[in-house]
Amino acid sequence: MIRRLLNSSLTHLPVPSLQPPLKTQPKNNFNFFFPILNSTTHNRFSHMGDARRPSPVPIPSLDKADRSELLRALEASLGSSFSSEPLNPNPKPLIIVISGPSGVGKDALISRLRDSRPGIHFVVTATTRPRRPSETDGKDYLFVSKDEFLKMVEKDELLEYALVYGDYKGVPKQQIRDFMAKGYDVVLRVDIQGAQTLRKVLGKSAVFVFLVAESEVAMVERLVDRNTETAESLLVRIGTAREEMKHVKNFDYVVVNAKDKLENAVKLLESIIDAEKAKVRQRTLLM
Ligand SMILES: Nc1ncnc2c1ncn2[C@@H]1O[C@H](COP(=O)(O)OP(=O)(O)OP(=O)(O)O)[C@@H](O)[C@H]1O
Repeated sequence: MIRRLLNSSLTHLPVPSLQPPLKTQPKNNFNFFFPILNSTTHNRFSHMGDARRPSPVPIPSLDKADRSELLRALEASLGSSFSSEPLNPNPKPLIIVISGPSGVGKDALISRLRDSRPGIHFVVTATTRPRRPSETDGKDYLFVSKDEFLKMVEKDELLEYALVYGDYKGVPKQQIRDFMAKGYDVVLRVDIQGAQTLRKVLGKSAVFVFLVAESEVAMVERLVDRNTETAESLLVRIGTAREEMKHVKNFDYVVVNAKDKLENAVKLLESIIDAEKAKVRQRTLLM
């Protein structure tokens, strides 16, 4: 058994594997002798008596031996070879839900994240809202008719959906499954109503991030400057945003997107994702 143990781990060792006591050891690279002492081998051999104990394994002098020689000697001493398998296996794909009041900068944040993180799939939400000139079908949203949308609802193809400011918006399930199966993290951009529904559906299996402006006035200015709303819809959005701020407690993280500091918000969001990926207990998708 000893021979087998030593043979398996010492096959590449250069010279002195076994016997000579320290005093008679000729001058060479090996100036330490360690018995094989790890707990497994100790237990395995302790009942055998001295005659069958493994012989000491020489560890080469640290200043003279090359690294691979040293590693092989350490392996021999420990009775097992060092594994090159990753010590921290690949983290599980993550679902990140980004939400926040209207005009706070969700699209702007996601657009920056898209540039900096190629391993993320940004779920394309289906909507019945008319396309804005700057938007591309299939990239920004899946623009569908009301009939098409209601068919998706009927077939249970949406993870959540809602009527938002008179238009339907919904998250296609299959898209999430497909990308997570390929190892992608998935980002969902939903309004607060959608985030609440997703929390019920996904529970703790997703990370919920609430994006806010630094102040209410900053948020309103941003909405006004965007120049996409009528006076009426502005009033509705601002009123809703005030109510929505109360839901922050249902989220895992708050990210402040301060005026002209979008880059800081992106960095914070990236840190959140990195921290989540480093968690010992990873979230498991319930869907
Ligand atoms: N940190 C920032 N500083 C200044 N302007 C910003 C910042 N972040 C976003 N904006 C601008 O604010 C406006 C609103 O941003 P965006 O459309 O991303 O908001 P949103 O949360 O996606 O809104 P909605 O929910 O209504 O679609 C845009 O014109 C955007 O360029």
